[in-house]
Amino acid sequence: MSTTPDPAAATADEAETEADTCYVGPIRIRRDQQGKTTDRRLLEWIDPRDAARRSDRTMRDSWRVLRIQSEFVAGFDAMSEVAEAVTVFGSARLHPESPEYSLGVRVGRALGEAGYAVITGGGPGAMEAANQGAHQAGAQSIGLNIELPFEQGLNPWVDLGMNFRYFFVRKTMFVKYAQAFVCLPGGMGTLDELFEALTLVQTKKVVRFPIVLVGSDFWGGLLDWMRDVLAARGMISPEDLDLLTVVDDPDDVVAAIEAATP
Ligand SMILES: C/C(=C\CNc1ncnc2c1ncn2[C@@H]1O[C@H](COP(=O)(O)O)[C@@H](O)[C@H]1O)CO
Repeated sequence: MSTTPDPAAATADEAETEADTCYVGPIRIRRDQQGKTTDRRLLEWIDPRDAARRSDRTMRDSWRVLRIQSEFVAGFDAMSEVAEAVTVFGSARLHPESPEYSLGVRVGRALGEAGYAVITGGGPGAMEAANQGAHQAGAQSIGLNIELPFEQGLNPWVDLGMNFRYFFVRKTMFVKYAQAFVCLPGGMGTLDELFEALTLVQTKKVVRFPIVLVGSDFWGGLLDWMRDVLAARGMISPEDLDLLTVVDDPDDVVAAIEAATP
């Protein structure tokens, strides 16, 4: 049996590889990677029994560190001039006609009028609402967007915006440049952001950091569960509940933040 490579077969292989490949600028992307976000490629499970893919992953991840580093640098640069600021989280799915959306606009406006820049995830729904309020108040309206599997621009009320590829880099910016978090009603993303903030405060990674939940009808059930289940079963301390302030009025959002400001 001949061991000489068959040139025709090699050409066919190359053709197949090229067909499976596209280029974005200088970056070559296999077709099966297209539509995958950077975060997804970072977190993707590789079968540890596949030695070739494991070694490929090692090489890619080493270079990835430089991209992560550059995203931190770009974020720090973009945010370096931000003065007093509050990060507002909330549902990406709020309809502009909904009462929660108009509450979000009023919260953004109240924060802006009180002199705070407003930082959001830069997307639609509650983020857009808070950015709108801040912009209309003449305050700095900041949107820190995230690369998603579908195309999404920054909402039109963002004055200073940035698109992040890595969730954890973006999350660092939300905390680092804000002195408080405000949560409007929201789903998984909002709950993730809320509980990350709570964990940072509980473990004293950040101090004097008020977390304000807007909408007692929306958040009341969660607080009841935290008290009746988490605290009652010793999973959190009863004092941990004091880390959260629930309000309904946008002016009370500002008051809660100011009460915690030294
Ligand atoms: C699902 C839709 C849009 C998604 N676009 C987002 N853009 C920016 N930031 C987002 C987006 N989705 C979630 N986030 C972050 O999580 C929070 C909202 O998540 P929830 O699950 O909707 O509560 C928000 O604070 C963002 O930081 C619809 O078009």
